Parts: sequence; C-alpha cells; structure tokens
Amino acid sequence: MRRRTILIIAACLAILAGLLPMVAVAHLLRVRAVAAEQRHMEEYARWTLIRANQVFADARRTLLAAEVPPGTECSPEHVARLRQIAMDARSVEDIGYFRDGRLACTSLGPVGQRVPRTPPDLRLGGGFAVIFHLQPRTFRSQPMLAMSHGGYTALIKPERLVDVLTDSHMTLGIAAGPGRLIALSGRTDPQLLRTLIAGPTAGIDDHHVFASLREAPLTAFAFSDRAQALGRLRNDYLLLLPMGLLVSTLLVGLVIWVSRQRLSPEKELAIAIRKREFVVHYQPIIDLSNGRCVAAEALLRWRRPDGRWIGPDLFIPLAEETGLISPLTDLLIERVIEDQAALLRADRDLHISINISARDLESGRFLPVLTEAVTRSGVAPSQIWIEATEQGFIRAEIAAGAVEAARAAGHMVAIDDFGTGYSSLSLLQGLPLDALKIDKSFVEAIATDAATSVVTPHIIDMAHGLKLRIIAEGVETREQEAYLRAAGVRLAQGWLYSHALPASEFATFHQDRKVQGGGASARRARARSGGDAIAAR
Ligand SMILES: Nc1nc2c(ncn2[C@@H]2O[C@@H]3COP(=O)(O)O[C@H]4[C@@H](O)[C@H](n5cnc6c(=O)[nH]c(N)nc65)O[C@@H]4COP(=O)(O)O[C@H]3[C@H]2O)c(=O)[nH]1
Repeated sequence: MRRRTILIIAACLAILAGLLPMVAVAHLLRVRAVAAEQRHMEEYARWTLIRANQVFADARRTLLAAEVPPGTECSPEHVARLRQIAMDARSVEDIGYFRDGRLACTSLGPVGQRVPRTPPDLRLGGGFAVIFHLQPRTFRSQPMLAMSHGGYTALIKPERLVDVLTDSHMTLGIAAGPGRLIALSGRTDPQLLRTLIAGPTAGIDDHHVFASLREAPLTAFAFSDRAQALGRLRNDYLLLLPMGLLVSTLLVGLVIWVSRQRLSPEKELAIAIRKREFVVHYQPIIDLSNGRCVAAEALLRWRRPDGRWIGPDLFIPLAEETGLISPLTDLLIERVIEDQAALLRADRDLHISINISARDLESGRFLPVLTEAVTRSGVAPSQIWIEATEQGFIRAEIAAGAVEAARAAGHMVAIDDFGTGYSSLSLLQGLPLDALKIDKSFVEAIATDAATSVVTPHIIDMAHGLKLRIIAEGVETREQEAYLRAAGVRLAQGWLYSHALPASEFATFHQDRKVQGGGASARRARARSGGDAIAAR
C-alpha cells in the first residue's frame, strides 16, 4: 500500500512538477503583459490629454488675436485678419464674429444669411466656453467643436483632440463633464465608453485592455484590442518555453530522485521503525521434563500498513547492514517489556529471550536501554535472556566484554543457531555464556540419514561439558522430542508445541501450560497452522 501510495504521489508530483512551472511562467507572463498593456494605455490617455489641452490653448490664443477695436468688426481688414489667423492656427479651422447674437462674418467674409448662436456646453475660465457638437454653415459635412470668447467663435475639428500617433488596434477618446463624449479616434463600444468616461480607471475585459485619466474638466482614455495586445505574448512564450521545460525537467528529476529514496528498502524500513509498525510474537519454550512453558523467544514481525507481514529473515539483515538495527532493538525491548511485564512479574520463573544482533553486541548500546526498561517495569533482569548468533561472537574480545556486562547486569546470555556459523570449541570456552541453542537444522537431522545427524550428539555433549543450558530449536516431531529428552536436553521450542504467538495468545498458552502436558489452548496452538503468519510461510 505504502509503495503504491508513494508511486501514485510521485507520479502526481512528477506531472505537477512538469506542468506547474510552465503554468506559472505562462501566468506570470500574462500578468506582466496585462500590467504593461494597462500602463501603455495610461500613457496614451495622458498624451491625449496633453493634445486636447494644446488644442484648447491654441484656440484660446486664436480667439484673443482675432479681437479688433469695437466698430471695426467685419471690415475687409478684419476679415483678412481672421483669414490670416485661421491659416496660422494649427488647430482652428475657421473663426466667426457674432453681433447681436447672430453670425456677422467669418474668415471667408461677411455672412449674408444670419445664423443664431448655439448656447455653450462647457464654460471655461476667462470668459471662454466650449460647444461640443456644432453644425456650422461652412463645414456642413461634419459636426465641429467650437470655442467662443466675447463675440468670436473658433471652429475646431474634434479629431484634433485625439490626434496622437497610436498602434492600429488602439482607440483614443476625450470627454468632458459627466459622460459628454467630445472626440473618439476609432471604433466605439458603448458599454466600455460609459466605464471609461466615468473614470479614472484601468483594467481588462473580454475584448479590451483600457485606461482612463481625469484632469477636470476633461477625461482622456485609451483602449486596445485585447487579443492584439496579448498577441505579442506568443513570442514571449516561445522564448520562455525552453526555460520552463528546463525547470520542469529538473523538478521531475528531483521528484524521481526523492521518490526513489523513499522507495528504497532502507528508507521504507526507517519509516516503518519511526511509525512503529513492528509487533513481537512469542514462541513458547517448553521444559521437556514436565511439559511446562517456562520461557518464550521474542521474534519481531513487521506488519505493513496494507496488512502484509514481513519476516525478520528479510528485514533484520537489512537493518544490520544499514545501522537501523539499533533503533529496531530499542523498539523490540520496549515492546517486550510492554507486552510481558505483567506476566513476568506474576511468574518469576518465566523468562523471555530476545535476539541481539552482532552490531548491538559490538556497540553495547542495547544494555543501558534494557536495564532502564527492566528497572522501570519491575521485571527481574534474570527474566530477560539475551540470544546472539555465532556471528556476534566472531570478534571474541569485544563480544566477551559485552557478554560480561550483560551478565553483570543480571541477564543470561545464550549463543543462538549453534553449529551454523564459525563457532569453535575455543570460542565457546573463552566466552562466559549461560546457554546454547541448537540450530533447528541439527534437530531436523535427528533420526535421519543426514550427515549433520552425527554432529547433534557432539553438540549436546560439548554443551554439557561446558555446563551450558541447552535449548533445542525447531522441534517438530515426538521422535525428536524423545531423542532430546533422552540426551539430557532440558528446554525445547518448535512447532510441535506452538508457533510464535501474539502476546495475548502466549499468555493463555503459558497459563494453560502450567498444568503438565498442556491443556486445550496448547493443543490449539499446536494445531494452528496460520497463527504465526511468518512461521507458517
Ligand atoms: N522450520 C521451523 N522453524 C521454526 C520452528 N520453530 C521456530 N521456528 C522459526 O525459527 C526461528 C527461530 O529464531 P532464530 O533462530 O532466533 O532466528 C531468528 C532471528 O535470528 C532473527 N530475529 C527474529 N526476531 C529478531 C529480533 O527481534 N532481533 C534480531 N536481532 N533478530 C531477530 O530472525 C530469525 C528468523 O526468525 P523467524 O522467521 O521468526 O523464525 C524463527 C521461528 O519462527 C520449527 O519447528 N520449524
């Protein structure tokens, strides 16, 4: 389950790692492009405002220059002067003089047909006023903007106010007062115009990027086609794509590297230890003289989150190789005391054997942990036996120190799987051991033609000679049991009696086995085939 979960998470992360930088880069580009385009629109709105003010200033100058002493208006000299002024002015198309509220003459000469004066839309300071949409006699085709002062009126083409060089997809506009549009350089969009004239504002909608500025009494604005404006992003995308791809590749590589690390057996084991996924099962040890359960061997089992069991033959070598055996042994000690303290306190003749690896033995680290746990729980140190394989005793001087320290602390020490490693008589003689466990391969060979069958009696004799207690492992048949009993072996464990049991079942087995030969639960335990998932493999 965990492996699958990690794989799924890694795959999702890899996809995200691939996509996210690209999406982030694209998003960032877009945000920057929109912000830049809005600034661009604001700039153009400002230029439009400047242009409109220039036009108004030009019209004001023209109007003041047109004035002549009273009584000389519309004289040939005055008309010539009006013509000259209109020609010189950059923004003004024509100038007219009104007498008694009616047009008397223009730069073209006296006006035969009298035209009434249109009331102003906007009053400016200094006696100037503006009419937004005037339909003059002289420019019938197009409505004009007009500025008046005294009896004079100057005509201005509205487009002069928005006469700013722009990109083709951009529209400029100028308005006055609340919602009075004066001039627009391009297409119109009524809804957008309302927003812009009400301005100042800046933003983006489904079709436009826009901005408007207000400098009373004028509001200038600019908007551009959104698709066109963002179109140049395509080039930026193309430029940034390789960079995004590079970042994505690096991230995907990182995700794969991290998930590989997490999926490595070592990492999985470390996580399992941290999450305390281990339980201890207890294989009963039987006193062959009376059939009573006098001890148990604590055997670790790894219960994966998906319910799968993993046997110690798989994870103990890995833990030893990677140095994870120390925290695992700490966990074993903690679990054994947690599981068995009450039973051990209730039956002082009962003991539990724990397996200590060669590395534990060399470091000696397990002993203070064990001493602390035993002291805290009120269990006698002699009730915890220590088993170490022959491997643990190879470096005899170091091992001897560790064994002595453990025995000094009150524990019994046994050599495990005897006969399978590098043991020699001299090794055995040199170590202050209490017990020897005969490996199950020698027990299996009893009463068979196997070559090892001849070795078994010698191991037993040697152990007797060294005054070691003997425990036979892997007893599966009555025949083996009878042989061992006859050979003076006192203690035995094996499937003949029980597989390794969970703590609560071991308590029942032990209780039952207080009666010689065992009761119902012992028979059940013998009959179990799946009780210990690992042993039954
Ligand atoms: N065929 C057969 N097998 C039997 C029979 N009776 C018991 N066994 C199995 O023989 C092994 C005895 O443990 P071991 O020799 O200490 O060998 C242990 C021990 O060296 C190591 N181990 C187990 N728990 C721990 C631990 O907590 N710490 C350390 N360092 N090593 C451990 O893993 C080894 C394997 O343990 P398990 O798989 O639990 O296997 C156990 C047990 O289930 C039987 O009648 N027939």
